Amino acid sequence: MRAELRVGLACLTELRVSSGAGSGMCLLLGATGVGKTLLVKRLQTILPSRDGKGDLGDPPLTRPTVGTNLTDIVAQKKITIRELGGCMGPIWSSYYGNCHSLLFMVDASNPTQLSASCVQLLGLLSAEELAEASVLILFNKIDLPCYMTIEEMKSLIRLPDLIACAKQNITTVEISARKGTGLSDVLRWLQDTHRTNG
Ligand SMILES: Nc1nc2c(ncn2[C@@H]2O[C@H](COP(=O)(O)OP(=O)(O)OP(=O)(O)O)[C@@H](O)[C@H]2O)c(=O)[nH]1
Ligand SMILES: [Mg+2]
Repeated sequence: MRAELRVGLACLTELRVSSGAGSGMCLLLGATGVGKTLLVKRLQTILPSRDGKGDLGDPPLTRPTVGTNLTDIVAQKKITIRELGGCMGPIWSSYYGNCHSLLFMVDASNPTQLSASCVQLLGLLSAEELAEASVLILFNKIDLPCYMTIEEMKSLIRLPDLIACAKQNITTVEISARKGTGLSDVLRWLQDTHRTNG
């Protein structure tokens, strides 16, 4: 076996072993570049009371997440957010266990990615291990212009039907991790969900 392949497999094994890290676990998933890392960085810095209205300043630089990022958010209680890079899609399912909530992010400025995101979402909603998880679908990058409205995108992927049929409790929110819009709603959802759940 080639050395690089051995190292790669060792990393995957280690990631799988560390995947069941206690209660209060929230999984953050979505395609590459939708804005997951920036969201986590922003959540760490905003105060719940700011209501997303203050100037958050220039967004910090992010790099594609190759692997997983664990971040603790202390909002009344500790919630651990595990972001998995979009490029980790083939092994996302290794992390479904022990997850109390799921943040699924969609790039609202990029309708061409929508069908791929919809397929990912359907896979998540049908996973047995995620049947009990509360789900928040985040339409991110609403600060950018787009030829399609979010209502049109929801309708295109038949989101109302998905929500009606899914086992999970599903909520949606429109945000801009860049500008800070809607981030207080995300924090509030995390607090409410993990108050009863984790
Ligand atoms: N305009 C705008 N840009 C954003 C927003 N959120 C994230 N970005 C930018 O989108 C790019 C990708 O963001 P990341 O947070 O690295 O994306 P990611 O989902 O973590 O990507 P992977 O780790 O590769 O899966 C960065 O340049 C961000 O600054 C947003 O709300 N508005
Ligand atoms: Mg990332």
